[in-house]
Amino acid sequence: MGSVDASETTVTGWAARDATGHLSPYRYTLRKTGPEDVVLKVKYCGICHTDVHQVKNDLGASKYPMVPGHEVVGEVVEVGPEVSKFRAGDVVGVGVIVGCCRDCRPCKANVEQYCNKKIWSYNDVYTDGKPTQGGFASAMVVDQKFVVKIPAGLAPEQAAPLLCAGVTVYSPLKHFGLMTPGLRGGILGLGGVGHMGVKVAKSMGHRVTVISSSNKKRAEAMDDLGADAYLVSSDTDQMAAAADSLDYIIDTVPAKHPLEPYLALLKMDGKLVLMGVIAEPLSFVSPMVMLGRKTITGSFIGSMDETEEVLQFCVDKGLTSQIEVVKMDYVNQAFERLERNDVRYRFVVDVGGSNIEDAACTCL
Ligand SMILES: NC(=O)C1=CN([C@@H]2O[C@H](COP(=O)(O)OP(=O)(O)OC[C@H]3O[C@@H](n4cnc5c(N)ncnc54)[C@H](OP(=O)(O)O)[C@@H]3O)[C@@H](O)[C@H]2O)C=CC1
Ligand SMILES: O=C/C=C/c1ccc(O)c(O)c1
Ligand SMILES: [Zn+2]
Ligand SMILES: [Zn+2]
Repeated sequence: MGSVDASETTVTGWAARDATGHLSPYRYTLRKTGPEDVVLKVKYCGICHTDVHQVKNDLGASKYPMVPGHEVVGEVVEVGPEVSKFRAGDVVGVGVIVGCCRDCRPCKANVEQYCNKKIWSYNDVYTDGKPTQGGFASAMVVDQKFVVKIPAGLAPEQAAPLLCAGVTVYSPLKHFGLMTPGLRGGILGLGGVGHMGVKVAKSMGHRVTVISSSNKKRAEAMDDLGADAYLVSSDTDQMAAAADSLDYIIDTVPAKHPLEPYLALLKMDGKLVLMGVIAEPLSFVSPMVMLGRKTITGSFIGSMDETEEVLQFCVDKGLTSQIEVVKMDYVNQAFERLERNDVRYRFVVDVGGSNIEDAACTCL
């Protein structure tokens, strides 16, 4: 961490300044540690496609300077006086959400990710009026409710993608009653979220079909990730042969795409679970869902409870994420490669090993 005075700590993050999405060093202050706050020194942070959407203002609501990063693993360096769950030295994780109202129906049901007053870990405003900034930074201050312990047996860099990609696939499988062994699942889009989908679904005993935009990932999907079948979405013969065969599809495509070819793959009562953040309308004709009582639904990350659960699930099942670890000064190339579908399957930035406090900085 950087300089410390009586109240505030100055840190360095890598921020986008505009919708080009280019990240560069940026100095800013963390809030004073509150009674329930945990201060963590960031070790690793994964790069999710949502970070690309956000830095490039794909959703039209981006505020700059923006330090992205919401798959954050760090070491606790300080805790507020009312923090009971953590102490200095613990290895912990932070994901997409750092605040919620604690009073609404989702909050009371412990699905705080659906709180309308949730606070995002970056590109949002905290209760003190300061912008929130994410994990591509030397340190973060986070309320203990939104911090999870990384269990023993999970390497910190391996844990990072579980904090978004991992819980994002685990949560709908659990919520929609899709954990039963023997189910036939489809994973549409084999990227960061999709590859965790294959691994988690296989560990639940499902027969998993990857549906991809190309043949390029076939061997890796079958041999390394353990998928049972592989379809190329543009191959109409393959798609027709697989009609009416899947109980669910986890759709991770991050861009506008037709839904009907995938609805056709579902059995009666099958579910298409939308994950991709797409700011354009998607379309389908109603018989595609009526004739088969199919469901199109969506799901948003997972709760804090589910985040703890998926971490332990991965330890218990011996699951790891497949990652490419890079240093902070490679982050712009990593974002570009992610955008052009050139990563197997998640970049994780070694923030702690990148000496980011020493970088030449612009603006405070
Ligand atoms: N709902 C939620 O809570 C969450 C949502 N997301 C969102 O999910 C989406 C996926 O995230 P992530 O896995 O990190 O992204 P990745 O870029 O890692 O993976 C997306 C995959 O989709 C396929 N794909 C990419 N572009 C296209 C395209 N234009 N048409 C068809 N297929 C395409 C590619 O797989 P292939 O080569 O196999 O075709 C690619 O690997 C993003 O929109 C992200 O914002 C992410 C996390 C949580
Ligand atoms: O990667 C995690 C966040 C996903 C997300 C889902 C939906 C939405 O509108 C977002 O802005 C982000
Ligand atoms: Zn994410
Ligand atoms: Zn709430």
